Amino acid sequence: MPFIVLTVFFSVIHSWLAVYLARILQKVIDIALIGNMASFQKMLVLSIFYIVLLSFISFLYSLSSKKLVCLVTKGLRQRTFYGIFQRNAKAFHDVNTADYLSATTNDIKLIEENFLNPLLLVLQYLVMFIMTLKLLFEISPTIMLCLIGCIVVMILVPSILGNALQRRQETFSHQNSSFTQKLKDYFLGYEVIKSYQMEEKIKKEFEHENKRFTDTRFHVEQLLSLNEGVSEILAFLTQFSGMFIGAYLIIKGEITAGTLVALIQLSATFVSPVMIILQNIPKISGITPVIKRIDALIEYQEDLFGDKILSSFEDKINMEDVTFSYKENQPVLNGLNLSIHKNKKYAIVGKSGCGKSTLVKLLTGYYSDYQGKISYDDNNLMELKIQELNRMISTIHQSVYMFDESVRENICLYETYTEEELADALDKSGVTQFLGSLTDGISTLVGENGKNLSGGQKQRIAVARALIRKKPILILDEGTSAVDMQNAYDIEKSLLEVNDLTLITITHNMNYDILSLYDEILYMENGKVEEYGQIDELLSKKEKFYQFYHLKK
Ligand SMILES: Nc1ncnc2c1ncn2[C@@H]1O[C@H](COP(=O)(O)OP(=O)(O)OP(=O)(O)O)[C@@H](O)[C@H]1O
Repeated sequence: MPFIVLTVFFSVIHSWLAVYLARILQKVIDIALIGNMASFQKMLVLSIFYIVLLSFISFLYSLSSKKLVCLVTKGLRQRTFYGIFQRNAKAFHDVNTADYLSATTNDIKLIEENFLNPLLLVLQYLVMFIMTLKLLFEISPTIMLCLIGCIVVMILVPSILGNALQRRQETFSHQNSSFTQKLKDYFLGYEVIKSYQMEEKIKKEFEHENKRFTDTRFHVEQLLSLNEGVSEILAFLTQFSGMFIGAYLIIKGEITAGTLVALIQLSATFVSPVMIILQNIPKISGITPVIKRIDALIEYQEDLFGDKILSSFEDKINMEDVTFSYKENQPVLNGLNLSIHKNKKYAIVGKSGCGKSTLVKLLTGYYSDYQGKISYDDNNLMELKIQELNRMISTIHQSVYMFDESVRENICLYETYTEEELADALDKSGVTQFLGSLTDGISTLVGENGKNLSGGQKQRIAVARALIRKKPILILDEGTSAVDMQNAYDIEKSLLEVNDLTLITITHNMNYDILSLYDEILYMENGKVEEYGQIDELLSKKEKFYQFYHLKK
């Protein structure tokens, strides 16, 4: 706020001083023509002081306006970033991450260049225009009316170009994010591109994308140049009209030479604002689609779930007759029932694609458009605040994201834990076993997305990350798939030994020794839990799980 006030204040003062320069010129010429040396010397001193003051105010205006733009873009970036993280998991994944990157970088740059800077210019020159009108009216109302007539023609140009420019800006913004999306794909797909010799194809595709990107940008620039060119010609014409009418009035003896010079100066401060305003208005109106995009990210409101806070987990999670489909009429879960009791350990098994991960996503509030009922201790999931529910649940996925930090930071995630808590998590997760092989032990930097670690090491760090938080529910979605059999057994065994932990493991690993440690195995098929119980019970039934188990073996 203080910078808005300062910028507006300096803008007004600067414009006022720039316009009143005409009065100084008028006086200097008139004094020179009269031949009064004393007044001339006084005017010289005054003029020098005036110019110094004008330059100083111009500097202050430039400084405060730049600071204002920096603050606004910083705030916008921050609010966009917060808005993105406000999204629930589904809403977040519905949008490509390249769009988020593009919004927080390219789009905000576009807003700076095509909205904030032009808006400040328009404000500054609008003040200049109003001051000039006032002064022109004082000096010669006739010339003022003539100049206003010329301006009406100038105003028609941007109004014709504005809509076309808006459409082209929108296309450019979309092209910008699709280009970023492609680049992201190329860099993330580096390994695949190299091992399948796709470089030539990718280069061609890149050339095509790069051309499309440059062409759409040029489309926008074309219209901006047309707008600038036409406004410039009209501006010269207007200035010349002012000068010739002034000269005509001198011949008729109606004004002095000083007044003519003042009029010439005023026609400049009359035309420049109109030109600047007209050149910038299409830019400002053209940026509307980009502002709307950013606005949609900032203003995201999650209203699908409720606000009720689940402060502890005491009894059980229930799923009653739950049906869910990604595509209409193709249910992935179909009338599913199950109960997860506090501190019990569950293994969810079933063929690939039978809906195990989907079930876990529903449990953690990823999707709200399911039928049936999911409840935590008799609280309907739809009434709960998902952000708070996630304080109760840790989920470890098959692919683990690692920040480019040390092993310790990747486990603690910038929170403080005691050395005992850390040691306990390291032991139970099996991280201790490989810490010695790392150059700096727990302080070793893991590299971008943990590139210095193996898949299994990353998974063990993820387990430590979850364990140290001591949340009452832990979901392991194939969270030990990248570690060898012995290590998977050790990790799962230590998790199974944690008494005050409800464990839900999705696994493809049909190891009898591990599976027999679970309280219940939930076998899924046809979008339902078809069989459940301890491994020996299920095997002795010799039904669906039995067949699945032996097929896997
Ligand atoms: N975001 C999605 N959009 C559309 N379909 C999806 C989506 N996620 C999963 N599916 C489909 O839903 C079905 C169940 O997927 P899910 O990931 O839950 O299976 P899963 O049992 O965990 O499989 P796997 O054992 O291979 O990990 C699959 O047919 C899958 O193609």
